[in-house]
Amino acid sequence: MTDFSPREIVSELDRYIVGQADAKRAVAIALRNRWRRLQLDDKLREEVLPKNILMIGPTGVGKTEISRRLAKLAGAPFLKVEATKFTEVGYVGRDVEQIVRDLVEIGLSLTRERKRKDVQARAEMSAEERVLSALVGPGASPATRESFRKKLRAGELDDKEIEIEVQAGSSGIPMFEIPGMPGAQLGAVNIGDIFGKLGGGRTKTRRVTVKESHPILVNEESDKLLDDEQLVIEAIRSVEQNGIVFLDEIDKIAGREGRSGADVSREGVQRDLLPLIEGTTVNTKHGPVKTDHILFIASGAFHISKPSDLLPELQGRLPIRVELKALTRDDFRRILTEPEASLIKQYVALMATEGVTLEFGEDAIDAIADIAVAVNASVENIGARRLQTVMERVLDEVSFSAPDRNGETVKVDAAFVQKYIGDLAKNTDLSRFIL
Ligand SMILES: Nc1ncnc2c1ncn2[C@@H]1O[C@H](COP(=O)(O)OP(=O)(O)OP(=O)(O)O)[C@@H](O)[C@H]1O
Repeated sequence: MTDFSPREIVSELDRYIVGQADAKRAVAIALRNRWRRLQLDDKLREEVLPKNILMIGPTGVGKTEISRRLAKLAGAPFLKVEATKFTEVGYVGRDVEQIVRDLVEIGLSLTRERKRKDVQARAEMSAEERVLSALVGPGASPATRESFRKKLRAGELDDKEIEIEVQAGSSGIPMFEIPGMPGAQLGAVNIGDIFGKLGGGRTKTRRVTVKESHPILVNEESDKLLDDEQLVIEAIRSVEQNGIVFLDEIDKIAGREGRSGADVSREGVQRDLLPLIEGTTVNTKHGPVKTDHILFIASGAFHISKPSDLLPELQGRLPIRVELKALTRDDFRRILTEPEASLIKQYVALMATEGVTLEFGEDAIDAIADIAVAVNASVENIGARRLQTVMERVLDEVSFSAPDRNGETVKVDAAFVQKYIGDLAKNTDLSRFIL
């Protein structure tokens, strides 16, 4: 949980996402409200429910990206699901609860990562002992061990191969989930745990270099130091208090009963989602999880349906509406250059690994943005995702030949962009396949 103010949250998001000020503002307030809620006394705290958000806007304009970055900033478990997934054949009402189960798994790995850091120093020491035992064998004298320790710490043994005994992953017993009976997986997992414990956990021998062994052994040693029960408790708490679920394509399940069969099933999905958003308790294999305070961010283009086509109860649960605008040519220019890991920065860094220096002129950026706008208009508007296909095409030749061009500087200007893409962009039929 972060104690950033809304203004600080927005400026953090600005580092990665161009424009969309309203959406950034809305999520910043939502995050701050969680912090505020935690400052309240217990009684009042239970009363304060999150104000969920409905993001309305075309595809590829940053809806998911804003939500994902927000979650990262808050260290919150985050899950993206397509609402339409639940309209597929074979769908059973309670499948929506899987959302919460998946979120718990994500919460668990986040919490484990965080807690591993707490025990890192001790884990590093134990890992070092294990590497030394693998290097010198159990019978070696203390003096030999110490001299190897010195070399090890100096990095002199990094490339030496050793054999280490590692946990063979899960207990080896597959988990079954009986379709339509999500609770049924409980039994299988418990049996797995029992066998795992009886057998004392299976191990296998792996041959790795000293360097490769480091993260493996440190993770294993930290896991030994972690208290599993405490881990689960904290993970569930973080899901309940901080979890964020991004429900994409909610517009595709908008529609009310009384029309065709498809509408009925869409309404059914809304009805199934409703309890999750209103607050219910879902049984997971790690224990019950309350969904009352999970933040839901629903999103959709709403080209055909309108938010008012959603069930009234669902509309009421998504009180904050923000509209994201289609991206302009100027936005594309900024997306190419400004964000922390913008596409151009990524390509420059990737080519640098081959010793090739990429230099982008302003005119090249203009040309790429122009092409992205033109292809979005003539083929299909996929928003900023178009920049990726265009950039890949522009740099295809350099990417391929880079290993033979060590030491070269490649200047990418408007003429360069035209050369590799000019005709393609003009031909709508061709760009349908390539761009
Ligand atoms: N405003 C923006 N600033 C920077 N990058 C952006 C912006 N909008 C989109 N992108 C980039 O485009 C890609 C797609 O964006 P995103 O996943 O957020 O789309 P979306 O609006 O959620 O669409 P959909 O509903 O189809 O998933 C991402 O890689 C993202 O980084």
